[in-house]
Amino acid sequence: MERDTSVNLQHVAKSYRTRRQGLPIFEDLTLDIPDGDFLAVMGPSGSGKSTMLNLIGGIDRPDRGEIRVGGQRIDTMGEAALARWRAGHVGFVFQFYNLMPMLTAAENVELPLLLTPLTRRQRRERVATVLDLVGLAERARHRPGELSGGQMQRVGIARAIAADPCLLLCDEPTGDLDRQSADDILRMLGLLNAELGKTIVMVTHDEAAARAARRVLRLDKGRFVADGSRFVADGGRP
Ligand SMILES: Nc1ncnc2c1ncn2[C@@H]1O[C@H](COP(=O)(O)OP(=O)(O)OP(=O)(O)O)[C@@H](O)[C@H]1O
Repeated sequence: MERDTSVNLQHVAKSYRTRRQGLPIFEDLTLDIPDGDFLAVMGPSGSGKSTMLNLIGGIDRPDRGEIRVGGQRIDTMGEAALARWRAGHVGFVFQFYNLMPMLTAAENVELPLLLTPLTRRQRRERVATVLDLVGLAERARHRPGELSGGQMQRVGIARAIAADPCLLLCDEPTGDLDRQSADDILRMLGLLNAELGKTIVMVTHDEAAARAARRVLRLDKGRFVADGSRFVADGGRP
């Protein structure tokens, strides 16, 4: 798999159609995230943070503009190609974990691997490896209801990295956790970035979480406002 995971949004426009009218979220959003970055995106509720993650991850499509990951246009891919691309390139981590309650930790982690060509045996090996990586080897057979929030989020991270994606998109990954568990999760994301070279985009409301990132951008009303050490987004330049 190619390792260039730079993310590039060029003049992206996105609006949602409500019953009566369009709701514009972005009118002209441009953003460069270099390969290997750990970017935190902050901003008020409704400013478009999750929408931005969904666009980068190929869950949603822009109305206009171009989105490239690793130099590859994803906004023009067909549905099937996009689903294959997502399965191999992107891991998602959610605020409320999005684990299947009836499945064990190991089965939850195995789920995204069902979309890959790995054999059953390879899948099992991969699951054991990533559960070990997040320190949950002993909990492989536990269901989410038998785990703490921090442990559930570690399962969420194991699931996100199971297919060895180069890009991790995290939507408020510590939003449901106490400080100690949040710090554990942030340390883990930091290691995935520093040691395994994952490019990470993390949406957060938590200033402490944002400090774990290499840089911070703030979205407000669909535009980036200057912040952080390396300000490269020019979509909101005044
Ligand atoms: N599928 C959708 N259909 C219609 N409107 C939507 C849809 N998804 C999001 N929106 C609207 O788009 C705006 C931006 O939503 P988004 O979830 O991206 O914001 P956010 O910055 O992540 O907010 P929060 O911090 O509260 O999660 C909101 O006004 C939301 O109601």
